[in-house]
Amino acid sequence: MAVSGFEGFEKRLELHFFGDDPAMFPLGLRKLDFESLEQVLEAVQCTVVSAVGNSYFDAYVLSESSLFVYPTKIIIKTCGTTQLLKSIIPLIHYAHHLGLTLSFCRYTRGSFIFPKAQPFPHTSFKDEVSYLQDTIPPNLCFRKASIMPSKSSSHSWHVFTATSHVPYDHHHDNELLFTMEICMTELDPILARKFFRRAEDGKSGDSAGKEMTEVTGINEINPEALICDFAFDPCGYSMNGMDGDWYSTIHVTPEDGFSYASFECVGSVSDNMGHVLRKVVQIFRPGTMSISTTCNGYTNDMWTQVATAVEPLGLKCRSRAMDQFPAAGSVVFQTFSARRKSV
Ligand SMILES: C[S@+](CC[C@H](N)C(=O)[O-])C[C@H]1O[C@@H](n2cnc3c(N)ncnc32)[C@H](O)[C@@H]1O
Repeated sequence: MAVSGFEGFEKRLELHFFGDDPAMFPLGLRKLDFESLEQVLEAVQCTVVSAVGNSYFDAYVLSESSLFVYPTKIIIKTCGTTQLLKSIIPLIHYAHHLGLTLSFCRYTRGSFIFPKAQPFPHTSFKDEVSYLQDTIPPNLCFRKASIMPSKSSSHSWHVFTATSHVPYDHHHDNELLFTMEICMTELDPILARKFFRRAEDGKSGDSAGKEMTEVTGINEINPEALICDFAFDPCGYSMNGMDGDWYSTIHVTPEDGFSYASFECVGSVSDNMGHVLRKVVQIFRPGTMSISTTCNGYTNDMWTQVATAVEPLGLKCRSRAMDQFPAAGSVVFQTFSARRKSV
């Protein structure tokens, strides 16, 4: 297995649970002790490097990306050659001991830069879906797997969802929320240099991370957010942001030849997502960018809002696709590349 660089593209898993009596479990999954979390992460093959919490959730920076733990929801995002799906069995097991049962599962990822370096079950989307089908309990019976295409075969969006409850029309929810997952490659090399540390800088990963957050303008994306950041040695950066019960997260692999950065956040459809998108583009100036928005309802102007924000910054929309997933809602997948490039 020849590995030529670090795989920045993350795998992302979101699991929701329910308890018979939610009032009895106000902390729910947040009561999981650190040893149990470490065992889950050992199965995935990554470790915790930093952690913060607020009254809504706990956010962990991992050696390979991030983990968010809410009372009845867990989100794990890991890159490199981690085996993310191996976390499902131990998580179901530990949640069961807290009186919680799995009710929803969503797995997403982009297209790996080094697919041949991935271990089972991440060897192909077919293998991942078979593993998910065999691993998640039968009560999650509404299932769907799909690869959302783009014009370029090297950029597609892989989605699997499974839910135990009958899908319903989310328009009845009070607020339309979206999750935005952005994957960027071919970062501007001058901007990417800001994610390298100086040799023997004498700083800790936390203090070097804080400096990168400020120097790059990442702290201006959401000035309200509490940021937990970490700089790897000699390069690489991860951060988690907390703003009430909304998270955001950024991970950067700045090495030339396989540079990659991701940005993910939750937001309300009624908020202006333009500021966030413009800041993200300005921080990384990517050659190619994919933006996937998952919304608990249908918003027909989602892709126009996204394109209107990023196109004036020199990116051109090359493709867009939309699909519906049980209980996850509608997913819009758009790809952009710098106007100077032809794709
Ligand atoms: C963990 S970070 C960010 C992860 C994120 N998914 C990404 O790749 O964009 C990955 C970057 O940190 C660097 N790095 C340095 N030490 C590392 C370590 N011990 N574990 C993981 N990555 C490390 C990698 O070379 C890479 O540039």
